[in-house]
Formats: sequence, C-alpha cells, structure tokens
Amino acid sequence: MNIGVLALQGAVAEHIRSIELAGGRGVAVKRAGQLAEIDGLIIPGGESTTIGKLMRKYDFIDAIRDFAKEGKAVFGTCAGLIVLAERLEGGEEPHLRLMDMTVARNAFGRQRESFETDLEVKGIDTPLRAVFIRAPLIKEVGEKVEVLSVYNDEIVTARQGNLLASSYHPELTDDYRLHELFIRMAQERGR
Ligand SMILES: NC(=O)CC[C@H](N)C(=O)O
Repeated sequence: MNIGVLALQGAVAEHIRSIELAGGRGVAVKRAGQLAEIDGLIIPGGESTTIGKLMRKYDFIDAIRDFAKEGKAVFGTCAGLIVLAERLEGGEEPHLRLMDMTVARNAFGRQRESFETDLEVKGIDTPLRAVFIRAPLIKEVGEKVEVLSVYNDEIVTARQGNLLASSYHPELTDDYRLHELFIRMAQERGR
C-alpha cells in the first residue's frame, strides 16, 4: 500500500517511518497531483491554521475531498484531525469538512499541554502508547462516526467509514498499530 503523508507542515518524516514499520510504503505528498498515486493519505499534526492555509494555497481542499469521496482512506492526527472536522468550536472556519464531528482545539489547557498515556483503542488488543501535544478533543459526533477511544470521558479516536482521526500523535512512539489499522482501511478500498 502506498500511503501518502501531506507534507505542507508538521510531523511528516515521523509518519513515514511509522508507515514503513507497519509494512506500507510512505510517500511525502507535496502536490495535489500525487493523490492519484496513493491508496491512503495521512494529514499530520502541526498547526491546523497553517496547514489549512497551505492546503488552500496549493489546491488540496477539493482534491482531498474528492479523494475521500472516492472511498480512499484519510487519517488525520492532532492538527490533521482538526482539518478533517465538519465543525470547529468557537466559530472558527472548518477546513475539509469531511468528518461529522465538532472539535475543540487546544482543549487540554495550559497545565496539561503535553503528556503521554496508554489508551484502550477499539480494534487494537492491548493499550496503545499515545502522545498528546496541545491536543484537540472531539466534543460531539454524528451517527455515522464510531468512537474508538476515550480519555477522561472525552473522545480522542474516531472512525467514519474510510476516515480515521486521533487527537494524539501515534507517530512519535514505536507503537505503530494505529498505522497498521489505517493500512488495513486503505486495503479495504482495493477489494
Ligand atoms: N500537535 C498538534 O498537532 C497541535 C495542534 C494545534 N493545537 C492546532 O490547533 O493546530
């Protein structure tokens, strides 16, 4: 499976490493034309406002929306989750509007800006090591969205068909099982 990582800003090399550990081929995606060559796309963590601006500038908005509507898999991590959301709290302009969820940015506040924890995730047999960095939270989801994990009663991993989202950074540890799950999602389209 060729898995692209949107390479406009953020944690690109780390995702490529995790994709390769999970048995996929990682590709840095810098132009919208490259979407034709990949089976799944990861939108990395970083700064969502910046990623959104660059996506508009380099014509990625409609291109990624079409890619997802064809049934190809898309995975947003941290800032990437914010970019996937249909709605953002605080009246901020959403970006791709693909996943039926309302997201709060920087939802952990200053005291707990960054931390690591072990998370139960549906579909993964033992807890996943997760790194949260100024992480967003999913405040509300539509009926097509399946909640895959919660942390302190808040939703931090979710799936809607071919779309996957995590509040945390799964690429900053050696635990690449969420990348394995995503590669399986990308394979489902190929059948
Ligand atoms: N680690 C991250 O991706 C942080 C996301 C950042 N807080 C944002 O709003 O874009």
